[in-house]
Amino acid sequence: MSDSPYQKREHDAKAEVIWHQSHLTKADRAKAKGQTPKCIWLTGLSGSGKSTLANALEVALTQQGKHTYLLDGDNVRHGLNKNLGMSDEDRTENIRRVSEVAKLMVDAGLVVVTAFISPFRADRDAARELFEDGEFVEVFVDAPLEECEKRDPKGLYQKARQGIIKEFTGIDSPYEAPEKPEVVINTAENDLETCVKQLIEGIGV
Ligand SMILES: Nc1ncnc2c1ncn2[C@@H]1O[C@H](COP(=O)(O)OS(=O)(=O)O)[C@@H](OP(=O)(O)O)[C@H]1O
Ligand SMILES: Nc1ncnc2c1ncn2[C@@H]1O[C@H](COP(=O)(O)OP(=O)(O)O)[C@@H](O)[C@H]1O
Repeated sequence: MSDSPYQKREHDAKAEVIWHQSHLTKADRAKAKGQTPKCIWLTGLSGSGKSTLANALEVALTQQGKHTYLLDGDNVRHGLNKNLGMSDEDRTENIRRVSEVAKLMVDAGLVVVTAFISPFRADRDAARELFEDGEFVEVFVDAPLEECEKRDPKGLYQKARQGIIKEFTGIDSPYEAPEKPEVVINTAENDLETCVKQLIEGIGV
């Protein structure tokens, strides 16, 4: 299989770009912040509750004095990834870039919370590979498609059913549920308050 344009540029650049070792390490930065950096990776269908939970989690962590940052799919797609669509290839590139950004933020000593559908298992596994053991915490925000479609907070499922939006996750684009996530939050069975509590307990930050 031939290289994608992204892979080709990566190969071209690699030959002449040399890694510079910084004077401070991740451990130094983490110590200065008094915390253990982590990447809390939320994955789930559109409308499953990723953004709602990620925001609540970030507020709770900040109240505990943690230094955090939230990376959310909708927002990142307005800036860094605004040239990407919803094809399988673009979703893979979206997750690749976001996971590299999350890695930089973890290197900066932050507790990073990400909220992306991240539908492909291989892409989430590749993201995990960027981190040290225990740094990457995969959270499956679990709600059945019927429930997400009933919620339809942005009216997107309705548009997908009408054929106005193509390649919509769960309708005409696949979602591969995690097989061994560190945490599962069932947002159809539990109310928001319970889910936030379970999430905070589950991630062990
Ligand atoms: N075709 C299609 N399928 C799924 N979602 C769509 C689509 N088109 C637009 N949207 C909106 O984009 C948000 C998903 O972006 P992500 O970056 O999280 O997607 S992915 O991880 O690359 O699959 C997603 O946000 P959430 O609803 O918060 O999940 C939608 O608001
Ligand atoms: N237990 C729950 N946890 C999270 N969201 C919930 C829960 N119960 C109902 N909701 C609602 O479901 C919707 C989820 O939307 P959102 O957080 O934008 O999902 P996503 O980011 O996965 O697309 C919101 O309207 C939220 O109020």
